[in-house]
Amino acid sequence: MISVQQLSRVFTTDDVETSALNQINLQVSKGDFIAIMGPSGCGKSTLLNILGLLDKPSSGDYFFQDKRLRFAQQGQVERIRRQHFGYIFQSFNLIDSLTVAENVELPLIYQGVAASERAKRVKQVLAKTSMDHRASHFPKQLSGGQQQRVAVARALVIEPAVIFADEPTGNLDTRNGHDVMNLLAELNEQGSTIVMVTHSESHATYGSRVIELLDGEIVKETRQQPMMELARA
Ligand SMILES: Nc1ncnc2c1ncn2[C@@H]1O[C@H](COP(=O)(O)OP(=O)(O)OP(=O)(O)O)[C@@H](O)[C@H]1O
Repeated sequence: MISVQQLSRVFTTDDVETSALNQINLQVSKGDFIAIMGPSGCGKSTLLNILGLLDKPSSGDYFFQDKRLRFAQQGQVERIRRQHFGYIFQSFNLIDSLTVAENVELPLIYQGVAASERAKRVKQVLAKTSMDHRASHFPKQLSGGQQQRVAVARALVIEPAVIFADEPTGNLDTRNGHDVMNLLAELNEQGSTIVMVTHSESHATYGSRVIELLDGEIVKETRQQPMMELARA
């Protein structure tokens, strides 16, 4: 699905150069649930942002569905982002002045999907994320856990090839955090490909691959049976 080769990212500020990622090679395959872990500042968010096309590498190659991406062609990058990628952030990033249903509908409007189809799909994903009973509420009227479920619905509504989640449980208490993790695990079981940054070892157990970063390099990768499957076995 996504392959990056010899990927590096250097940030330059006031003549100070920070090497955030150094020669990363990684493949994201269909059905993966990847948990990216590592100490603060090791490059987790930078890697997620580049994989999700929210940032550009300083050097290296990026392939999406076997096609090499040219970062200079902004139109191509934006098209992939809009049509194929869903995003979930720590701070939910919902629009306060829009209802739950309107927030979830937004990516479909950007895609130019017809109104009747939009209504159908919004209804479907709100049911899937158990938020259909709150469709007319505004984000401020929801708990943190519910807001993150709406953000998951918004990521899901375009039926993305990959969902990128940066610390999706970072602003949630333990119970709501596990609730959102269970939802992501369920989506992965149904075929969604997920790449997630987490600080939590227990949340990393939901993934099928754990990638550990240190100083911008992958130092370890573990393949494991995801926790949901373990619970059922
Ligand atoms: N926009 C930027 N400008 C300059 N330096 C940056 C920028 N973004 C990140 N960095 C630096 O790159 C390195 C990696 O940052 P990154 O945010 O990817 O780490 P992280 O592992 O996600 O950290 P955390 O767990 O604390 O969120 C850090 O040294 C950081 O200071």
